[in-house]
Amino acid sequence: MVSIISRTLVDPKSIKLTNQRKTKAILTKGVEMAFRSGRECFQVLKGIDLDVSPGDIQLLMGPSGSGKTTLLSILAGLLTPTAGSVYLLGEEITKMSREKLARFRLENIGFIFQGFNLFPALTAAENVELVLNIKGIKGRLARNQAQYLLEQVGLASHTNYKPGDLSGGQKQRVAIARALAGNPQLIMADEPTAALDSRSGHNVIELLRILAKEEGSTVLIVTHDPRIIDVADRVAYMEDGILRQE
Ligand SMILES: Nc1ncnc2c1ncn2[C@@H]1O[C@H](COP(=O)(O)OP(=O)(O)OP(=O)(O)O)[C@@H](O)[C@H]1O
Repeated sequence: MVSIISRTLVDPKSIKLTNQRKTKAILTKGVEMAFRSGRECFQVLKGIDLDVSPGDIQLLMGPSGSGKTTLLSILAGLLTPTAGSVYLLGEEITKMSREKLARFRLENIGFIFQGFNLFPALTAAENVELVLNIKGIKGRLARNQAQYLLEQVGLASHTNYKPGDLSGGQKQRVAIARALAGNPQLIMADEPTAALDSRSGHNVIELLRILAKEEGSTVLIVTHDPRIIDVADRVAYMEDGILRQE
């Protein structure tokens, strides 16, 4: 009797959320972000609901200042939203401790940021190896994997170059090789083609497509680049902190 009553009391919304959590690579519910500046409070994200299926390429587009990078930073666990929940691969990152979140990010997310964030004193290969080392892959295995990843992005002949000796496009490709180190299930990229000439941009787009469609990674890209729309499964538009999913 008790079990029948408790079953009938289960909220259908919570059943739907549990099912979505299991099947979506990225899921957000009512995400809000407000920044305070002196006495003023800017509501940058106004209740974002987004869901991305595994293996999909999801674009996030919209005008400058609309909140795309802020949302990406929240999805990547780098910013904590002022309200709402974020689930990645079925786990609620907005409830994780700092340590657990750091480990989760390391194991599951590859980031491609604007500005590359490469270590200037290390070669291209060492930049990639460093990430592999942090993920527990060391020695010859790390060296071989770094070499392989740099070959994949077309930089086989530049593995010993330092970032200062590489072009913008080549640096971006090192950043991508590094983001792919250790085969993360989620790849999050902020304007991955912005600094690239048309050919390098095309190569980067093709690489992201292969990762999603052949390796099964889920790829979330913030972009203004209309060429990426051709490879996207879904496009979401942000305007004034409100998201519209096509
Ligand atoms: N740390 C912060 N403190 C205060 N305001 C912020 C902060 N970060 C972002 N903002 C504000 O939030 C708004 C959205 O910024 P965001 O960088 O997310 O936009 P965006 O859509 O990515 O823009 P762009 O396409 O130019 O990169 C902007 O008005 C920005 O000034």
